[in-house]
Amino acid sequence: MTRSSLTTPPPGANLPEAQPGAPSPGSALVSHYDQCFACGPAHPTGLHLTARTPDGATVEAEFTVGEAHQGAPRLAHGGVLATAMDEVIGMSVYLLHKPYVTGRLETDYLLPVPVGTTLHLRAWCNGIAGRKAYLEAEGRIGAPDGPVAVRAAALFIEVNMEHFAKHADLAVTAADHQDYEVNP
Ligand SMILES: CCCCC/C=C\C/C=C\C/C=C\C/C=C\CCCC(=O)SCCNC(=O)CCNC(=O)[C@H](O)C(C)(C)COP(=O)(O)OP(=O)(O)OC[C@H]1O[C@@H](n2cnc3c(N)ncnc32)[C@H](O)[C@@H]1OP(=O)(O)O
Repeated sequence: MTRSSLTTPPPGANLPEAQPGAPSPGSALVSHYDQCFACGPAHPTGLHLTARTPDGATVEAEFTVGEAHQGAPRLAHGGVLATAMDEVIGMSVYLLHKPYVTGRLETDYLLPVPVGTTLHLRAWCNGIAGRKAYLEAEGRIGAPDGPVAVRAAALFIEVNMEHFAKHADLAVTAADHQDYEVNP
């Protein structure tokens, strides 16, 4: 992965520890919002990405590239692939058990991804320093050990629920995430 210093953990960053109440190994990670373009089951043309944590530390997910996801004819749009990487990395928030948002996302495109392909995604955290979480993901074609088509590195920033009160619909967010403290 070609990554900048902004998505590289600094010296002294710590690997995340298992959080009480976070999803246990083998758990499905459910959609955080029905209408999310990446994971919402109710989105008409979304990626309908489904995810789980095999080990309580990493996230695995799949999505199948559809007609609505094209850029070049019959190929996935790069922005759609970046969405998938953002989402599988974002699902790590469940494991960190705190609200985070994407601050920076860097993406390497290694192979074209044709319509009909199932992309197998995996994300993990390389370190946490203060409010900053340094995460990485890869997307493989056709199988969990298939050829790598996309890699991403991200900087996520911890926020409080006021972030969503100020910028989003807190009622919907809170209803979907009752295990988070809404009024810290
Ligand atoms: C979307 C989820 C909603 C639900 C959430 C609720 C519960 C969560 C539960 C489950 C969620 C599960 C799955 C979610 C899955 C996928 C979602 C994908 C994630 C997204 O799709 S999310 C949307 C896109 N995302 C944004 O909408 C962010 C817009 N943005 C801002 O809201 C602010 O910009 C913010 C908050 C990022 C920072 O603002 P701030 O005022 O709090 O803090 P500040 O600016 O001081 O930054 C603190 C330190 O981070 C450094 N820093 C900041 N940004 C940087 C950058 N870009 N590059 C390098 N360094 C950066 C600074 O340099 C400083 O560093 P230092 O401390 O060293 O000086």
